[in-house]
Amino acid sequence: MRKLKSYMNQCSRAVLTDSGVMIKSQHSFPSDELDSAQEFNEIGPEPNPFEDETEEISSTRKSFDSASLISCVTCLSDNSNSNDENGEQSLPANTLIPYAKILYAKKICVMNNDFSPYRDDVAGSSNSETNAPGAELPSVLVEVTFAKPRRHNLVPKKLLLSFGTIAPDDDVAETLMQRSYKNTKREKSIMVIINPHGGKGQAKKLFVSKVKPIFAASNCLVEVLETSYRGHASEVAKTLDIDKYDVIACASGDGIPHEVLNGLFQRKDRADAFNKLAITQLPCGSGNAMSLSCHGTANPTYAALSVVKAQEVRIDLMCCTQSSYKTEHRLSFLSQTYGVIAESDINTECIRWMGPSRFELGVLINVLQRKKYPCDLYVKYAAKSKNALREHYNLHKSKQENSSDDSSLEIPEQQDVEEPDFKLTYSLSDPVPDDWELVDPAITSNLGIFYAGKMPYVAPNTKFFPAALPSDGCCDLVLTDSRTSITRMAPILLSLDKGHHVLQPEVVHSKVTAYRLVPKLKQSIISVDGEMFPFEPLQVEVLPGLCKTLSYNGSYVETDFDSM
Ligand SMILES: Nc1ncnc2c1ncn2[C@@H]1O[C@H](COP(=O)(O)OP(=O)(O)OP(=O)(O)O)[C@@H](O)[C@H]1O
Repeated sequence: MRKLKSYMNQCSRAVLTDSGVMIKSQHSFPSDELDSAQEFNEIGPEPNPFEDETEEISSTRKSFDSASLISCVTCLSDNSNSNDENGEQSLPANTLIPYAKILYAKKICVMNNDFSPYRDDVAGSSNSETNAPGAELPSVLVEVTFAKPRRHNLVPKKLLLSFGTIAPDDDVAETLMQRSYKNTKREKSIMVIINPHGGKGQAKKLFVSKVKPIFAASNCLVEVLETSYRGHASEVAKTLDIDKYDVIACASGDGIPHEVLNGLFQRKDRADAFNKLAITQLPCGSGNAMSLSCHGTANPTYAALSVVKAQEVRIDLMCCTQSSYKTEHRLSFLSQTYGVIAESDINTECIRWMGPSRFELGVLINVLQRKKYPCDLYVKYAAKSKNALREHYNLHKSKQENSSDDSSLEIPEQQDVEEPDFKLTYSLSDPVPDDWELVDPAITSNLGIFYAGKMPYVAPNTKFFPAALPSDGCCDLVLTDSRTSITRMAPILLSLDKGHHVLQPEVVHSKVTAYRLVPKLKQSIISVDGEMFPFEPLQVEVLPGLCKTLSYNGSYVETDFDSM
């Protein structure tokens, strides 16, 4: 009872606004009112599960994270002076909790405006002083749980709020939930696949301490599986009961989403699987490109909020064919690379302890050595020149914005895929089709970087594909010539964080729907989604809109390519 009283004493008056819940003022309950409130408390407040949370683990979040997800930074800053008795900071008047941050709302009880208990059975009775006719309408006490910024992370926090009502049966908690989950399903059923070796072996700890509390506070149904061997996630995806889940969340690097997609791809009911499930990443690995590109963050707490709140979006996948696995094509969601980038990614495994900077070091060494990676490259262009690419980008970007702007739809409809959507148009065993072009051999015989990608961020602060779009039916192709002088290559590499490298005249940047890469070295590396693939000719074809993922704004994170 003491706990209940102290909890109820933290109650604030609040109102719903267009963008969130506005705290109006604190209210203290006299203890006798609390005693009677208890009588009407059908769903009494549970002990706050977040009171005891003290653990903080160092964060990997980059500066742009907060800008992307905190829609009301000042109003939820940690600088408030008022402390409640749990040592938690209470929220001052005029604080706005944006709907984007509200995880859950639950009605506790209905009370009169003087906080005496509201009685339905006496309302309207002329004998009742408490609920006399014409008296003001009652307030509803609602327990609101929201994601509160604490240091570099988000933690769930519960508040007890009283809302004035427009009618005794006004369901404020339900209105609040509807506004907080406007474009997405609430209380999702999530299968979490953890790679315990992901990143620096921190994936499980990150999931338990950072992500799980946010999922729990959002009333998500969560099932957890840890991988025990390479390929395990793929096996799980091949057989899991798709009806049980809305989301597969990979607490890992990019390797587990790659496996999950390929496991689903091998199912007989793959169209149903890709229509039912959204595949997403909780950034717990060393390569977290999917989370950076879709959730706009490498911080697991912000990604968890995005998984709970983000809308489903269809993305294209790329289908790879090589002679080693001719009939069993493999899906790629992120990238394929040969040359400098591939060698830097795979050959620096031995310095994994360095974290993401191991990759940058590898690129630098290879570029300084001016290593070349000759090949033949045949391409089916969607936009060959930089001008054509910009036109393509603007067209598809505005199409996508128009479709996601349709606010009449509570959850925007997604086009389902069918079995024929998985079929390839081109075969590696056929001659190169007539409408494909051979890329200038002057470049390909001196190739430095070959990088084809579908998501804008490949690593933190590395916006390698700033013009990538979720479902424009293309992948972006970036090529460099190893003969480019070091004085020109240095600024190109230094502008990877802004994505300006693609504007440089020395960098080839195109949109393609398919390509065939025929390496001319005896030994080197082809890497697909960060995994080593057979070193042999590779043919790739984009399969439009095959997969559903979660993205907080219904697209990839903003890259500002339009204004470059
Ligand atoms: N239990 C396991 N034991 C060994 N390997 C595993 C296990 N679980 C997953 N793997 C493999 O580990 C690889 C890397 O996984 P993941 O992408 O999650 O981590 P990462 O830290 O980002 O690694 P990378 O830097 O290689 O991308 C995947 O290819 C996956 O098949």
